[in-house]
Amino acid sequence: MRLLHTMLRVSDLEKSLSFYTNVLGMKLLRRKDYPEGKFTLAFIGYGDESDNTVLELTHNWDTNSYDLGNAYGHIAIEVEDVYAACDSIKAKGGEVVREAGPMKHGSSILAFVKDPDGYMIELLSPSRKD
Ligand SMILES: C[C@@H](O)C(=O)SC[C@H](NC(=O)CC[C@H](N)C(=O)O)C(=O)NCC(=O)O
Ligand code: NI
Repeated sequence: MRLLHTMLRVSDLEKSLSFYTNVLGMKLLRRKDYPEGKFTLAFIGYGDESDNTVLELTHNWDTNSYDLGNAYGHIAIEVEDVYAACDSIKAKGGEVVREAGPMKHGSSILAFVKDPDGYMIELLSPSRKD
């Protein structure tokens, strides 16, 4: 068995695709409309689904906002340098909501970025210890 994807419902698919591809450097792997269900699925990630766990963005055509609640935590992305990644994300218009620095009560350097729907994305480097 292996992890295939995490599904996130998004309110504006084009805005989300622009963020994940232009700001976070992911690739749009495939996209399909389901007119009978009035939704679109878009799979994005850093490599083919055969070798990578990816994100499945679900766009319900009739829903333009979601309540994320208080249970969702984050998805994590590995970057070579968390400080440099934050600079790059900010320069591309991304929202860094927790600046790079040592994790509270730990030692790993991390940062958090919000996606267009408010989903949190953690940035970690290969040298993380926690
Ligand atoms: C392709 C596979 O990875 C899926 O997750 S598709 C599953 C399908 N998704 C939807 O219907 C998305 C739209 C829906 N309105 C939503 O917001 O979840 C699904 O959940 N099908 C249910 C079923 O019983 O087949
Ligand atoms: Ni799925």
